[in-house]
Amino acid sequence: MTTPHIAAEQGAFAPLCLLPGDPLRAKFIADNFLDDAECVTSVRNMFGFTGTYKGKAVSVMGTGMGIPSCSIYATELVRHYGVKQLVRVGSCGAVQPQTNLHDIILAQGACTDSNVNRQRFRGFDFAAIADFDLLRKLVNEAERQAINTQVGNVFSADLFYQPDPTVLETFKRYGILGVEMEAAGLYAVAAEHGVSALTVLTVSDHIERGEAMDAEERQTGFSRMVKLTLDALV
Ligand SMILES: O=P(O)(O)O[C@H]1O[C@H](CO)[C@@H](O)[C@H]1O
Ligand SMILES: O=c1cc[nH]c(=O)[nH]1
Repeated sequence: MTTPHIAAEQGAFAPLCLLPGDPLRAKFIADNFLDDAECVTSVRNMFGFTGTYKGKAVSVMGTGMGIPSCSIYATELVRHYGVKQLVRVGSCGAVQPQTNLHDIILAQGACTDSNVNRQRFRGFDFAAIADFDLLRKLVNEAERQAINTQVGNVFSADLFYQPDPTVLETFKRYGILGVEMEAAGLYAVAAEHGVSALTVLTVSDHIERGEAMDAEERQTGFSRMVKLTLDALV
């Protein structure tokens, strides 16, 4: 049985699924990091692939942008395809002055201006946190490979184009490391279904300084994050 948004055979996904926002990043990851990768779904051009990394099955699938889109794919992957580890590999805008382009952020927690988690959680504020075991594995592997990471809170925004730029001052004061658009929703989907989730982010731009990666830099920077994630979790 397929789902409204994923047309794959039962058993087509591995228990570990990497989740970039961009479906073409999913293809890039499948082409460059997985052996014997096969495209298992392409509904709406939201590509999903399964292959192996160091002999172990791994899947990768795009989620689209924003919590609603990401939540659809994460929910269907868990409910219908048995995915147990949802690991977002995304990009974010940096908030803190000491953070630079290419830095890797591990989203220990995710604040949000989205209302979706309140809808799930009876109107209460849900503390959207990463799975500790996945987080610990990333931290340990990064230390082993001497890759610097920043671990802490991110902000999952509904709006990419913030109408009130002064919100950045609040983010800065509260120690938010990066702004992206999915982690808080992904963590709540995982909690609802009793599976594990983590968000690993590469800093693609610095919001205050107006710096941004060019196309080639994006690919190189994301590759470092993807390799680290796969080495840590496979
Ligand atoms: O690069 P991805 O994973 O898509 O992540 C970030 O980029 C998109 C916005 O450009 C949002 O999805 C945001 O979370
Ligand atoms: O969601 C995002 C992604 C990159 N940079 C941002 O400012 N926001």
